Amino acid sequence: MKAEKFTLVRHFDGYPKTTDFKLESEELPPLKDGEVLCEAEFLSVDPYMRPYTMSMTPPFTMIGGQVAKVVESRNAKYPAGSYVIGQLGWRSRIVVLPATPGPDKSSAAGLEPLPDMGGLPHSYALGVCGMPGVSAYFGFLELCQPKEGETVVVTGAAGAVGSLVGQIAKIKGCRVIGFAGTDDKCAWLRELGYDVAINYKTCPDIDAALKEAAPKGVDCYFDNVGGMLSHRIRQQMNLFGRISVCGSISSYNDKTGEGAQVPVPEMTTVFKQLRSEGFIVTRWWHRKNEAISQMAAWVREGKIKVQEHVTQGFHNMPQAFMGMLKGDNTGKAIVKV
Ligand SMILES: NC(=O)C1=CN([C@@H]2O[C@H](COP(=O)(O)OP(=O)(O)OC[C@H]3O[C@@H](n4cnc5c(N)ncnc54)[C@H](OP(=O)(O)O)[C@@H]3O)[C@@H](O)[C@H]2O)C=CC1
Ligand SMILES: CCCCCCC/C=C/C=O
Repeated sequence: MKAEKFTLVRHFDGYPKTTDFKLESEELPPLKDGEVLCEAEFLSVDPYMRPYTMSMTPPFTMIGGQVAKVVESRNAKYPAGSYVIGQLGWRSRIVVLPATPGPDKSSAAGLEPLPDMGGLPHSYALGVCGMPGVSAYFGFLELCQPKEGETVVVTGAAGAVGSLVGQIAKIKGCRVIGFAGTDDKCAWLRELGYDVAINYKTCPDIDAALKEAAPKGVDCYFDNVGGMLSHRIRQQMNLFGRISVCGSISSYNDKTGEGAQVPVPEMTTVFKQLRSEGFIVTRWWHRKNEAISQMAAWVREGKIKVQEHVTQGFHNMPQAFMGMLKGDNTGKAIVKV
């Protein structure tokens, strides 16, 4: 049986380019006892792939999660026809022994059956009921500890994680302000219930716009982007404000590695007595089902709306990834095989 995979042939230098990737074909071995043959149905493209791959040595199969169908099985727990989720890399097919390391680093995490999402689409296991949903749920609720009536700011607000954080904040009774990169994304945020949505690329005076949107100051900030925008938001935080640092996508493709020249945050943090904490979602992985079942319930109840940006075709993985980093996606960026 033949499979295709994308190899990262060199480290990214600035924005990823198509020439950084090589599409390769491989012959899969016959199944041994306990093994399963998985065929990708949906693959995820995520910002973390950009910084994470810098600590790996090319060439290697590109890392990433996917929802796959078990098409052949010698493992009773994963029968043929069932669906699984796992970090299987940018591969169309793979033979794995579930719950053990795969053939290389891109397939290191064990397979799991698709979580029970109560009939929601399979692809949601890569978004609202997957890694981004778990990040939004715990990253916001645990680190920001939002209270009813408080003001919450979210950057990267129309993306996979940000669009969920803002909706969770509304469920918790907060005033929510989102920053996103296009007017269409801002219009969608208002549909989701965001009180104010600001296009950070075209807004002539972000300080004034935020002051107007948050007249009582900002209590919680969910930071997806870092850099100058985050500096501006920190200036308007209230005493004892809480910042959940989820990511800093504004610096991921920065060629110099020095990032934007942002004023030091310490004095603001000291005088406003802010609590700023970074996280990696895997810290809550043992509790992921708690987040997944709550997110699924909110989706089914219509309290959380979901949008997916679907790129068709396995061969378009690099384009989907590069497009996501440039802001093509509203909601979760995925690839349908
Ligand atoms: N700590 C953790 O465990 C996790 C962290 N993350 C982080 O969360 C953030 C969001 O991830 P995710 O929701 O999956 O991705 P998104 O779906 O939000 O996609 C990325 C978005 O980033 C925005 N963006 C790109 N460049 C810039 C820039 N220079 N400044 C501001 N925004 C930019 C674009 O939207 P726009 O048009 O608005 O610019 C783009 O659509 C990332 O920083 C990611 O690394 C994600 C999951 C887990
Ligand atoms: C089970 C998948 C683990 C992926 C962890 C991603 C963490 C992201 C960090 C920054 O983007």
